[in-house]
Amino acid sequence: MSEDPVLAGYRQSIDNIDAAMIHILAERFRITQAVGTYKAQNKLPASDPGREERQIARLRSLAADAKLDPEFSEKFLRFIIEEVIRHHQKAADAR
Ligand SMILES: C=C(O[C@@H]1C=C(C(=O)O)C=C[C@H]1O)C(=O)O
Repeated sequence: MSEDPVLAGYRQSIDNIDAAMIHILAERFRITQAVGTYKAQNKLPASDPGREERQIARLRSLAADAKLDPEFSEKFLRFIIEEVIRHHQKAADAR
């Protein structure tokens, strides 16, 4: 059975957006990797809660302006930051 062309058009767009998100995330992790190496070399703490809270406040405000759920946006950012801190901790432990 051939796919519904309207649904297929929407899905094409979703596929493009998903690909862009993967590239953006890859770029973010590429730079946070460099931050983790720098912190490990300079014996800086893996996490910076003050910086995180400022980022979350900024993201929540951007989300509200963009009509995206701020709660969801905060959860999403915290999920990513948690993974970054795990990487930073690993880089510090490897020294
Ligand atoms: C990237 C950093 O390290 C950690 C990860 C953060 C992030 O992923 O945005 C923010 C703060 C830190 O807890 C940093 O200190 O800037």
